Amino acid sequence: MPKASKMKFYAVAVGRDAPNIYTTWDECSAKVSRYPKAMHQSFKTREEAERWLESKADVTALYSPENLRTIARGTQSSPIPVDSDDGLQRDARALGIEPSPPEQKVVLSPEQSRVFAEVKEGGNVFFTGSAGTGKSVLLREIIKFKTGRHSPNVIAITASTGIAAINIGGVTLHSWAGIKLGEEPVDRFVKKVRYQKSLESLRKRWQQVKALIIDELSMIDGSLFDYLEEIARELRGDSRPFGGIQLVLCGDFCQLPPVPGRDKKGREVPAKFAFEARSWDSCIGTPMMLKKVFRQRDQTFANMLNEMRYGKMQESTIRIFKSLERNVTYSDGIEPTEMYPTRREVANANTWRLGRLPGEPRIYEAQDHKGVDHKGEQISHERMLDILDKLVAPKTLELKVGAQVMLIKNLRQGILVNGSIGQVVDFATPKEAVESGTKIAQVESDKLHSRNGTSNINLVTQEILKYDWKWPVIKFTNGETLVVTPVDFTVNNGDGETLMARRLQLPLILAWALSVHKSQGQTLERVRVDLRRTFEMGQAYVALSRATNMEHLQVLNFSKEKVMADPKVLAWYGENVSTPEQEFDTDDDELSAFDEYR
Ligand SMILES: Nc1ncnc2c1ncn2[C@@H]1O[C@H](COP(=O)(O)OP(=O)(O)OP(=O)(O)O)[C@@H](O)[C@H]1O
Repeated sequence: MPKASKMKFYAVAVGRDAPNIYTTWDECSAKVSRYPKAMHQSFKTREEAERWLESKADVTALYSPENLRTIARGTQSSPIPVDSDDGLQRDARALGIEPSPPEQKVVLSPEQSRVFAEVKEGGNVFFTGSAGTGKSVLLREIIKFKTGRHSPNVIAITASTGIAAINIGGVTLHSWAGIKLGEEPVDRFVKKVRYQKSLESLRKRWQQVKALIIDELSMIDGSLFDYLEEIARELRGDSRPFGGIQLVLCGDFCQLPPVPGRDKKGREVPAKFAFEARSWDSCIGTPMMLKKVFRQRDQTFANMLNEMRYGKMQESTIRIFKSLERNVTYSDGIEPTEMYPTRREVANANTWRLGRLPGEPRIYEAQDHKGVDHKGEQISHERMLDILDKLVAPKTLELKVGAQVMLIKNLRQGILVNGSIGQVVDFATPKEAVESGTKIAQVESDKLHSRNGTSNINLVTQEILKYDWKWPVIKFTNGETLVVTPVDFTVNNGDGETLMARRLQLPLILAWALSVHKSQGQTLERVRVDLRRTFEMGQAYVALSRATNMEHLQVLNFSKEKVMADPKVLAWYGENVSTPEQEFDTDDDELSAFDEYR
């Protein structure tokens, strides 16, 4: 019998016969090995193990048939289980579900590889480039590399906004840094984190972190950058810039700017860009520029967008943009997505379009689950709703046959990605899908979210196959037709390890209209933009640069003034990076790397 002091308690939250506690690793391992998305942890005492299991109770119940049924409830009849496991496996094959379909491999271009090498060397890096130059693709590769080599708690994966953070499996910079609104003076914040027992994990986070990754840097305020830089030096007792943390920053200052602050009287305080921070020069050397545009293969269009980005448009460019006012029609009935500056306009436009379609809507109600906060305490219901409200996946999704939708997850099959547009053509049970030869959409595993490299796909699909619930059948613009079933969307705590909240919902949103904010980082095949609406600085560029080609882009009310870039940004790029002309100096190697990928 092992000595009490050495005894360990293995809690299994997700696994065979879970939840349960075991006292040997062999027993635990038998329950979790090869179990999809198994979740387990060892503890010194049984009490700790039990507490941990309690904290996980909500999130582990996520895949229960009851949850899936509630999502599908809408206007559906009660579920009818299919007969046997054999039938299940046969159906899975017919629906195109492979146990682990291959993930797409990315071949980095030479300039992306140069940035990657610099990060690998341990240097502080800010890489930038116009829309569609593969910044997000590169950042994902960097994250895979970093988290593969170091334990996740020493790599901070963050972004300026919730949506951007979720795209890279991270958290917002504010949340990671534990600074709430960031209004407390540095010395007071540092003192608190140093001496308050309840903030021990935050202190460790700051002290142990080796690399800080920030995506969509353009929306980070320069004062916030300085604030965090000082905190890092103080809390780590290291006088080097940012307390010696390796910085990996990414973004395009010509896209969305930081949100202006408010002073005590509620007056707007103009925001500073990150490059205007006092500490910027000491932290970041020469920015690394990605020049090869992947999103637009048509060089003329890529050049026009770049002129727009720099606010230096030739007459011929303006003429061509104005000529895009014409109507574009598509034979498959799927319309271009119209970009709006505000969420309210988007909601109005989508609701109006859905209302005009005949037939009863089917309602898919998300199943939300509370996780724990950074202290390990369960969060409140209100907090959960507040957090999940920032997700792209809606709480309630109303669909009808004919509704235009956008996929908001990448598919493992690699044929369709986050941003792919389609139309609801039917609602079908898995059985009906098998009979009609329609495959089920399999989303990419949430490796970035779960960090433990396991796949979450089988649990959901296995449950779904057992019951005759109806799910939407979507015909996408590339001609592919798939049944789309629920997947989970997770929000992690600042430590990047514990789950704060999670939502089970279909990876779809209505997509006749989309906000510029939500479209940031996305590639869209058919786009319509009416510039008469109030587009703030950077928004028009973000909106237009989502399009892959001019044939599928309609621009209404184009005028030079509407698309002007911020003069401070232009001056900074002029001094620090390169001229627009130099940006198109791509070499053949880069093109062949791209072709190889295709
Ligand atoms: N090395 C590569 N090979 C092939 N395609 C690539 C590569 N890098 C990026 N792409 C493709 O280019 C498109 C744009 O990439 P990505 O979204 O990463 O650009 P971005 O610079 O982050 O754009 P934005 O600033 O608009 O968010 C995507 O369709 C992506 O798959």
